[in-house]
Amino acid sequence: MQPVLSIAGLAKTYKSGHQALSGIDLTIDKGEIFALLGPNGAGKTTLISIVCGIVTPSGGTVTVAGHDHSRDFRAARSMIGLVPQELHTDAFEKVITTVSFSRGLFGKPRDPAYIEQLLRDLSLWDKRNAKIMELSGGMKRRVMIAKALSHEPEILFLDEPTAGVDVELRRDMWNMVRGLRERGVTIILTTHYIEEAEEMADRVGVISKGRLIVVEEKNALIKKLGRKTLTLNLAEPLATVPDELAQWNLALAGEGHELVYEFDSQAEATGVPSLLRRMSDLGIGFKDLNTTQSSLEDIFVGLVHEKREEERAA
Ligand SMILES: Nc1ncnc2c1ncn2[C@@H]1O[C@H](COP(=O)(O)OP(=O)(O)OP(=O)(O)O)[C@@H](O)[C@H]1O
Repeated sequence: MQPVLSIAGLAKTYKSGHQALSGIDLTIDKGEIFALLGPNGAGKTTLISIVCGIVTPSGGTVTVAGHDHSRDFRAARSMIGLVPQELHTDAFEKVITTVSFSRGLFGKPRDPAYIEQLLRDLSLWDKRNAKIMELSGGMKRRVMIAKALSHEPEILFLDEPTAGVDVELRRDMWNMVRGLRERGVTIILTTHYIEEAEEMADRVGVISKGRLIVVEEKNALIKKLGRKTLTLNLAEPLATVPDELAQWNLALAGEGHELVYEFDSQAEATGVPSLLRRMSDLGIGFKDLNTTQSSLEDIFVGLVHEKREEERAA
């Protein structure tokens, strides 16, 4: 598949001397939803800002739908819509005017039918003649999205799209993102809400201290790095884990009522059947059992922590 965005060797050192990005290589395919995860200050906004032409890179290349970003910036930029973290719109302007104006900025001919559909899709049509300052925070955010989509971009960047929005608007945003993808728009979002990446993304990139430490299909990442936890609710509580079960590295929880076993679900031998057999031999019965798979959040926290430990050791 033809990549819609290719980033190679991208680096950014700010004037302050702070190296915000280094050696970023990333290829995004048309129509995918890509989530960029990273702790505060990891470099997510810097990366987006470079691709959108707001920040100048110190090195590397960016190609948008075949257009070299530095040689053919106008063409590259017209393929991109950006919904920034902060809301800044002209308070006195009417919704429909500001959205139509944004389209004009990219040199696109007027298209009232498209603008109407866009405002309808974002539940803004009834408010088209309201001034921005008369809107609620959630509506203002929808206006930012409408502006970003006004010139029919191929790639939409959403920088923390659901920070501080209510549950309903978050659901609406997710539905809107899925709808856009169905129309072939590529979506790149940054988020602190791991559940958002878990629910929405096809692929996930984890950025830590300016480096992309993982880029992986979301499901593969969960499968590859995910661990499972087996919890056995014991028939009789135990005071300690019996020595005979030492090889499974078990933990006791729930005041001795639960025996907890963490295992690698991808391993050839998970150790679960042998554990259950051994318990049966020892006469340790259980009433119930359940397994849970580690979430993207556990994986993310683990990855960032590992990276920090590595750096400390180096
Ligand atoms: N204009 C600037 N001048 C100097 N340093 C900057 C500038 N903008 C950002 N930085 C620094 O670059 C690093 C990356 O910042 P960036 O905003 O890209 O992070 P982020 O991953 O988007 O963080 P957050 O999740 O908090 O939004 C931070 O250490 C930040 O202080």
